[in-house]
Amino acid sequence: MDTAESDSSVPATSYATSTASRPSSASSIHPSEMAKELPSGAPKCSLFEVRDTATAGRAVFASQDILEGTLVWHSEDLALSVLLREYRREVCGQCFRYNYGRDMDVRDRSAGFAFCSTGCQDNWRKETGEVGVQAWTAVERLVKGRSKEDSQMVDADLPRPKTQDISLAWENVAAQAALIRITREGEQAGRAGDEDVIQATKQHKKALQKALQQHISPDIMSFCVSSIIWRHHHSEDWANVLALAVDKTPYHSADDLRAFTRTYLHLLAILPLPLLPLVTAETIFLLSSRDSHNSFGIRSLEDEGSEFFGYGCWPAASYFNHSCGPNIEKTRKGRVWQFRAVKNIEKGEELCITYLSGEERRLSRGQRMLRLKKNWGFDCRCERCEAL
Ligand SMILES: C[S@@+](CC[C@H](N)C(=O)[O-])C[C@H]1O[C@@H](n2cnc3c(N)ncnc32)[C@H](O)[C@@H]1O
Repeated sequence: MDTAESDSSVPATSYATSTASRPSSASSIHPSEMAKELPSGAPKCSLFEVRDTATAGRAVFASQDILEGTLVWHSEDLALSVLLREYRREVCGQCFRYNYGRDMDVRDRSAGFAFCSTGCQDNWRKETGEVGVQAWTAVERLVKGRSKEDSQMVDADLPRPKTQDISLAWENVAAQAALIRITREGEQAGRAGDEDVIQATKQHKKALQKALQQHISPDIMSFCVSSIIWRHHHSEDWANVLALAVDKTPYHSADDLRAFTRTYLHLLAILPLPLLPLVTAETIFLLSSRDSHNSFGIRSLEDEGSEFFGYGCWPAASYFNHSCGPNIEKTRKGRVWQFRAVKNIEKGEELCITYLSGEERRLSRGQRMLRLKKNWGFDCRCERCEAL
């Protein structure tokens, strides 16, 4: 996902070191590395292995010679996805097919998604589950009529909040969050006739009403809702997200951070009760910190991907590092990413994709470096950049 420059007091990305080390071509290995377990959710295949590098975290290396054209990996493990609101009517909510500016045939107005076919709609409902559909319906109800509120993109050149700014912002909403949670739990207890639960007072209800009157950020809400629903259905895979490279300062600006803390309160106020235990400041922060350096853009498949519909995180796909002269091409087929060798690769070589979109690939080295630093937070150490 796009990010701006990071807090200079902390490294842009931090990693849990992971696997056995070995000499490599693109990123050299620290000699003291010991064999370690593969991170949860990392890709496993006889063609390659994931291991640590000295300068670029974990990476994928060929464990045998690979011929040009070989399909080396495909990732179906979509953990969260955001379809930007402005594209919701013309991009299928399930397979991300684009209808070139025209509305999709199948609309689910109450949940706020459109689909290219009833088959895609059925699959979406099945994967989203009843509680998920209720969650999207609650969001749609809140957002309808207010959807222009955050349509402007954030200026990525604003200063990024530092770690202490982030902690303070979340602490500042903790008291209101607690009041809202009590109000919501009171609803549930009232229905069940449970007298042990704290009764919601006027003060509690006022905190909830106040949250609902705040400015809303529909795309940030989609990010949080999509990942909370996914975590609800796939609790066993949460470790796969936690194992990804971490950005400790994932917010683009103070406004962006505020939008997240406000969204937290909105979601506490409106999401179905079974999801509330997952609506925590910690979960939302952890998601942002993993999304930032790992999500891929969901773009149009034509025009070199010039239309940016949104983004998503496929944890296993996030172990491939970037190169400005990649030997692997990643292609999106619906909700799945395919990784194919675009040249013959020798055993021991690093398998790299490009994180740059079509036109960005033709930029000069300096411009590419700047783009990668701004959007992904790293100084590119690929062979092509290091050779100059
Ligand atoms: C999607 S992750 C790739 C896997 C990551 N290395 C890991 O250990 O999880 C992206 C992060 O990997 C690192 N990275 C990827 N390509 C790089 C490159 N060419 N030069 C330096 N760092 C790179 C950066 O820290 C970046 O934010």
